[in-house]
Amino acid sequence: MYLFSVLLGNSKTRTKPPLPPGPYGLPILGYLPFLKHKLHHQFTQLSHKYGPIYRLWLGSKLYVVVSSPSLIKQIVRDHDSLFANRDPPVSALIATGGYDIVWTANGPYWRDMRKLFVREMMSNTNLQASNVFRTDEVRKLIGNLDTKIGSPVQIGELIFLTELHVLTSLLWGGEMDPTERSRLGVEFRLHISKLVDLFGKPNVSDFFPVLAKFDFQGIAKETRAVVVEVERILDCIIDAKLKIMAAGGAMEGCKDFVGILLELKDKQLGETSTFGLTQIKAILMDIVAGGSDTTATMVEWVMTELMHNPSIMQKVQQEVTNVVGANNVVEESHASKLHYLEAVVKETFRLHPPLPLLVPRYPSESCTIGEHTIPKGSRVFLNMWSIHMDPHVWENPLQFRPERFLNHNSEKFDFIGNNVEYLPFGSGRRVCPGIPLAEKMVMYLLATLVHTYEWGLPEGQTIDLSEKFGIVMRKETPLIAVPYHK
Ligand code: HEM
Repeated sequence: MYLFSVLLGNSKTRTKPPLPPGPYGLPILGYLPFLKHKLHHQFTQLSHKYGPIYRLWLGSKLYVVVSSPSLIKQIVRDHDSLFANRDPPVSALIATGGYDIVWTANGPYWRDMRKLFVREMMSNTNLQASNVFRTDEVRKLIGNLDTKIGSPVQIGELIFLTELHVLTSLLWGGEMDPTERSRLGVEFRLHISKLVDLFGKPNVSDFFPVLAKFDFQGIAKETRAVVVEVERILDCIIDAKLKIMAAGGAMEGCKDFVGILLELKDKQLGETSTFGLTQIKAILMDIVAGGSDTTATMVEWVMTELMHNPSIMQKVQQEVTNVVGANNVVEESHASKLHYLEAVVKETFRLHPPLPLLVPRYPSESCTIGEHTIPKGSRVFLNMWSIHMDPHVWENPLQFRPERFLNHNSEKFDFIGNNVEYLPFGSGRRVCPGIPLAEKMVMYLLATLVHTYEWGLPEGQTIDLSEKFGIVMRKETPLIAVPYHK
């Protein structure tokens, strides 16, 4: 009888593939005490020992780390829907209440909100109409830098504020009083950076959910305090917006997201939930947090690499001058002709992927990947950093060589996740929906910075290329550079 069922392939007698291999840890704590600061480096080293898929027990939770293109393809393509879930850290759950886009599980609410964001904010029509905001903010940045010629400036901070203003103009329109907007922007920056840090901070409550009520590290308390501040700012903005809407004001041709969300307010979503201010604030927080730090970090990394490689900087400057003209101002529309700059940006995204482990996935069912079972409910890290550094995938991966993205390779490695060897924005259903805006802003800002100024380092300083691991991988030390007139 047994032989019969084996021959017929009876599923009841077929054993499941084993769990992935992995290092042993301590009782109860698992591998937690052995985690190091640069998790992406450590995860890559462990993959050399345990293979491209391995497991780690961290506290009471099982983590699976995947670091080969073929296995990642199985996750983000073949089993995309199953892995399109998230398991938000306690801090993200407190901040968003489970009503945002980044951290919400795959379900009708997430799908509706993501669709709304992509259709209303990231459509070609809306992005074209909102070009005016971006131009305005980039010109203001230049106005600001013109007053700082010969003095050190912190590039990431300036770009963060510019991106924040672009995002907030897109979200709630450009009608706010500029002084008030600037003041709120500076405050907002502090709170949003803090939130992003809190989302990425290892938290005992996440590893041992039964201990969450004790909040040993005070992360939940700190998150609640930041959220109060963020909500205060969002309340001011929503109130101002409601007044403008009541007076019949809106930007022609360019919809702002808060207006659209407020129109949805009080509508029934599904059978039980209503779309209200809580949901609106969660989504706004999400977009500002997801869009500002990432863009600023990337522009800072590209400028760092350019200053570290003066011959590449010269080539970029030459290209921008040829396309734009020495005495003209860069426009967003020039970007499509700046192929070398685009290759430089892509190479920087490869060497310094802003989210080295993407955002962890959470399978809704147990699933076989390669020859191993990934159990339902485990957290899955896709270690893109290790693939971007893999000598089997990239020739001399540690070298900064933009040429690898030129010619036909420019299309081969896109941002939308078609090629699993290169995923700076993720792939599949959860791929970053902000790509069209991120791409425009990164190119426009960089072309403007290198076309308008020569850049130097403050006396006695050298370029530091070290990374600081976090959910967004910033530079260990911020880039301080000095702009000079050309
Ligand atoms: C250089 C800039 C950016 C980078 C590198 C980046 C990268 C990413 C990555 C890696 C993910 C996770 C993908 C995955 O899980 O597979 C993501 C998700 C997301 N990003 Fe971006 N992003 C950038 C800019 C933006 C901008 C400008 C916005 C909004 C205006 C945005 C909004 C979002 C949102 C809402 C999600 C969550 C999507 C979901 O879970 O369904 N991002 N981003």
